[in-house]
Order: sequence, then C-alpha cells, then structure tokens
Amino acid sequence: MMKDGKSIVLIGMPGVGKSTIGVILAKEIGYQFLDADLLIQEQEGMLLKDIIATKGHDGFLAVENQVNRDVDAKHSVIATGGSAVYCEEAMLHYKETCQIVYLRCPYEILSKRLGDLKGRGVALKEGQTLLDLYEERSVLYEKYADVIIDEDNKGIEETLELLKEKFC
Ligand SMILES: Nc1ncnc2c1ncn2[C@@H]1O[C@H](COP(=O)(O)OP(=O)(O)O)[C@@H](O)[C@H]1O
Ligand SMILES: O=C(O)C1=C[C@@H](OP(=O)(O)O)[C@@H](O)[C@H](O)C1
Ligand SMILES: [Mg+2]
Repeated sequence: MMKDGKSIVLIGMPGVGKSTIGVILAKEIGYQFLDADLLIQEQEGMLLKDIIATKGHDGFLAVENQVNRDVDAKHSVIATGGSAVYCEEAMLHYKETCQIVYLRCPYEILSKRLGDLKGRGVALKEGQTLLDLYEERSVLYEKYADVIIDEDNKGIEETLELLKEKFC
C-alpha cells in the first residue's frame, strides 16, 4: 500500500482508460476504487447520457462539480469523467487532498479508440468536434496535473506499470 494514503485522482479525455486502468491499479496497490461517473448516476438515478439530455451541458457539469467536490476518500483511486476538469471547485478540492494524474493520450490514437461519442455521453457543446474538445481540455488537464503519464502507443499493462512505478 502507498505510504501517505493520499487518494489518486485520474483525469484525462474520455477513452484514455481512467475507469479501466483505475480499477486494476486500485486492486494492485490495495486501494479502494471509485468511479465518479457511477456516483453521479447513482445520485441522479439516471444514465449520464440522459442527465446530459435532460439537464443540458451546464446542468450536467453542475452535478459533476457537486459530486466530485463531495468525494472524501482516502486510500482510493478515483476515476473522474473527462469533463471533471471544467469543475473548478471539484478540481481545487482534489488538488488540495489528492494526487492528480493526467493520463495523456495523443489525439490520433484517441480518435481511433473512441467510437460513437454520443453513445458515450461526452459533454460536447453545440458544433464542437473531438479535436476542439481535445485542444480546449489539454490545457486544463496539464494545469491541474501533479503527474502526467504519457500513453503514446502503450498498452494497458504498460501504462499500469508506469503508474505503479510512480506510486509504489
Ligand atoms: N492502451 C490502452 N490504454 C487504455 N485503454 C485502452 C487501450 N487500448 C484500448 N483501450 C480501451 O479503451 C477503453 C478505455 O475506456 P475507459 O476505461 O472507459 O476510459 P475512460 O474512463 O478514460 O473514459 C477501454 O475499452 C479499453 O479497453
Ligand atoms: O468527457 C466527457 O465529457 C464525459 C466523459 C464521461 O466519462 P469518461 O471520461 O470516463 O468516459 C462522462 O463523465 C460523461 O459522459 C462526460
Ligand atoms: Mg470512465
């Protein structure tokens, strides 16, 4: 187990593997795992895509901000949703209490990995493309990150090894 018990918060674009890699990392370092997307769905009693459809982009972000801001967990790996980086209050809370890790994946790899964006419930504004979103968010992910892990062409196992090297 890690020494100081600080939780690890994973941030990054949808499809970088925050949820997939986060749960394995938690198991391997003896931490709990929390997925903020699941906390949001549980609280709202709706799927993410339905929350976005009914409350709109800003309404969804308000819920995402509140849920992440209220997370109070030690010894945990926390997978956030890709849009958590727009939630300033939540990000400042994580910055003060946790280690924030940006899983950075090149756009070209990510765009192949992501299929139907709407089906995934990505919080896109009207007329925004995936590239627009990538460029807008990259700055924010870098701003909040304590650690950046570059995925490049790495597989899940290789990225996991890099994370464990940092935190064990
Ligand atoms: N090298 C890789 N690293 C991370 N995920 C990968 C990789 N190659 C393929 N994938 C797939 O990409 C998807 C990542 O999805 P997910 O974990 O839900 O991401 P996020 O939570 O960041 O949106 C999974 O289906 C995973 O199996
Ligand atoms: O990036 C986004 O706009 C979103 C990403 C999703 O989470 P993942 O990053 O885990 O896919 C989820 O929070 C929501 O559908 C919005
Ligand atoms: Mg996820």
